[in-house]
Amino acid sequence: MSAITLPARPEALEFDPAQGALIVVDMQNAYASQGGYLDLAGFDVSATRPVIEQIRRAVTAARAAGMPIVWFQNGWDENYVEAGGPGSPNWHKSNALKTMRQRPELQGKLLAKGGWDYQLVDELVPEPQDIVLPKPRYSGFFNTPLDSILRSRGIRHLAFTGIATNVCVESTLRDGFFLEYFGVVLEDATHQAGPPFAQKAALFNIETFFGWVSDVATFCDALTPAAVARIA
Ligand SMILES: C/C(=C/NC(N)=O)C(=O)O
Repeated sequence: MSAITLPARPEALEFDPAQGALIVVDMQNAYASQGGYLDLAGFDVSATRPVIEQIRRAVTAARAAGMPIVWFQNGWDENYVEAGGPGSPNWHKSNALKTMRQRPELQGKLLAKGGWDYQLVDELVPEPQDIVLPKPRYSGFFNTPLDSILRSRGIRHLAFTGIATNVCVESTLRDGFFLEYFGVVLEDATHQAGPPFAQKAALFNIETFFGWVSDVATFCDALTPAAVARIA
């Protein structure tokens, strides 16, 4: 397959879609649904529905172009052993764990494997050839096989979607930068945890220091020649 050009800020990226991956970060009920963890912890999730639709479009375009798709699910075992105890900064900083300490009736519900909160939203369904990875911390590179999975396929370019832009998306893209991956965020397929300035700041950091920023329509258009070549 041949290279495509993806227009992006601050400059376009060129890569073979087979040596890129679409990364879908934590599109779980916890982050994208009313009644999920972020909502219960007091973050505004009212504008996450359009993000789901944009991710669906990006996934469809990536599949058609032969670009691998990696789905992350953030969370821990139902007893929260993987979350770490008071000796872990995660125990102190995770708003899910803090919310459950404040509201013990939620214990075992937020981000616990096997529960509704942990599940991907109904609208987004991985296919058998996709890669689905659980992750225990904000970065998708930490304590997961992501790096070796990507390296073994010669993948160097990562297009990021998902929630939250300023937490797990940015953490994973930054770690990828240090590991020599080219990371581009599709901005309209992401949403922040916190006020709108958090989205702006994350995108500023990424565009200026760690990677590139594009959008779903541009991504789909750029992949069209690769998709056409696959059916020709
Ligand atoms: C706040 C938060 C964000 N997660 C994410 N998927 O970006 C969390 O997990 O507590």
